[in-house]
Amino acid sequence: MKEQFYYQATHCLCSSLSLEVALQRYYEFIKQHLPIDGIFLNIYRPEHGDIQFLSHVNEQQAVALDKQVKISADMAEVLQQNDRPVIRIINDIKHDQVTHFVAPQVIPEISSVILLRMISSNTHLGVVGFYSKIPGQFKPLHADLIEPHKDTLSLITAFTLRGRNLLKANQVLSQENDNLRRGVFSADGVVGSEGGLKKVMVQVDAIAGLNTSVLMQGETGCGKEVIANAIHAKSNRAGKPFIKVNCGAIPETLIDSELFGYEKGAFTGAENRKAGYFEQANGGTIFLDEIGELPLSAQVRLLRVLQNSTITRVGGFESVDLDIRVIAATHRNLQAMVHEKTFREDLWYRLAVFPIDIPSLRQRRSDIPLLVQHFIETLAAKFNLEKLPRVMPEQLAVLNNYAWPGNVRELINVLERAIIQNPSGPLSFDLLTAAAKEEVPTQSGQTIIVDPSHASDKLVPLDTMISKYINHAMRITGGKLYGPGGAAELLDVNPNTLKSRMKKLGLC
Ligand SMILES: Nc1ncnc2c1ncn2[C@@H]1O[C@H](COP(=O)(O)OP(=O)(O)OP(=O)(O)O)[C@@H](O)[C@H]1O
Repeated sequence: MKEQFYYQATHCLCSSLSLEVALQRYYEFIKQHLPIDGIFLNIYRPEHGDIQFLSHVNEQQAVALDKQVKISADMAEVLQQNDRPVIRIINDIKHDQVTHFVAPQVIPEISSVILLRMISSNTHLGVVGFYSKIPGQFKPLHADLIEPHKDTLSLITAFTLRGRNLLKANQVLSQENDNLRRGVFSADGVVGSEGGLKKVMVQVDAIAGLNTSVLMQGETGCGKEVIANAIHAKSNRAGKPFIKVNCGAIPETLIDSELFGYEKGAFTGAENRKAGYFEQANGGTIFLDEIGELPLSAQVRLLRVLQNSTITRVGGFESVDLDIRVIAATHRNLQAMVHEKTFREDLWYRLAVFPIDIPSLRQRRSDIPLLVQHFIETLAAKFNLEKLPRVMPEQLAVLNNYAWPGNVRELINVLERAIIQNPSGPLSFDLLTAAAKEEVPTQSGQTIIVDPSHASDKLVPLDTMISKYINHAMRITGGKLYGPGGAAELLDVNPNTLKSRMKKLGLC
């Protein structure tokens, strides 16, 4: 188990030349095993008397930082002690002088952290922090799990630093790095670009070079973010920041400070100025995912920013000029929301300058074989399989006939489950057959599955049917219950009601 964990974590860390992308994949994996809200990485620079933060990833962002925090001589002395433990749990950062002073200047919400020291050529390079917003979150078993990653983390950090230093000195390398960064947001990663997404890709090519706002519409999991990445990769902003913001995941009270940043002293706890997502995206692209979830009050302020191309940080007076490309996405019918007056018409006009409709997977079934092949290869690498598991033609037909309400994301989940069940193959998807009986479109335009076969002559108990249906929703959403695209939303019930119903039915 530990070996498998180590392998998968290393695989994530080595999956990209970009430290941020690698760390983000690492975070996505690690958070399934550790109660963390984010990871940061910093280096100690004795020659400057500071600690430089290089990266920060959390649920909303994966950003390269260039933030220096000056430290006192006392603190420097602590850092220079080479006999300090390689890994430390700090369950209340107030108890650690250096961490308490340094970390909140960059990550104000940090409360507890596991610090993993990176050592290169026998010198203290810096630390990777696995943090939580809640105090007292970490146990020794968490530290045991991540301790073995120190060498890989040290190595990729050392390479990143070497890369950054060389870049400063060499224009040619700078160009090369830009190209590598472009590769991270590669348009080549769009499976189906010559098939069911051809029309979409023609639109992407037409719009990429312009600064026009783009509105992507399509069902949950159909690839809106993948297409946003492709637009960024093909634009002249490639190599500049691409900041993804999940508008539905930000609590209403934090929207302004998260989007527009804040000044020191703007509110209790604002000990330092913080750049919001818009400022972080300056020069590049901001991807406003789930834009339909933005409350009306925030829509007004967003409109103002888009019209003026400036932001004012919370608690500030000075306006900051921005040069940003906006890509918004939604699985909702925004036009219908405009009619219902839950989405501002003026904002809709501002965003929908160039709408792109991403077809659902069932509207481009011809892409299924290619997608299956692509994800089997990815998953085989993830699970370290020597041979790719096969899919027999009749099982491919099962995939072709299924309705895919959760689109490509659901296809990935189905393939992953089949591979876990039988890693050597051939893969079976028979469980989908029962569900693929009838498709019923809902008001939101999504499709749900109803299997009426149980209602023929012998009825099943209602609770059994409800359990089956909830399980189906959880499968579609990859286990996500809360928030946009979660099971509660698909079933149109309050998430807490659904959770307690699941408990009652023994589903969780
Ligand atoms: N054409 C594609 N080629 C390769 N991978 C894809 C493609 N479309 C979707 N995926 C993969 O499917 C998953 C879901 O895609 P993505 O996050 O882009 O969907 P989305 O429409 O933005 O979802 P949501 O509405 O939930 O935000 C991702 O893992 C993505 O990499």
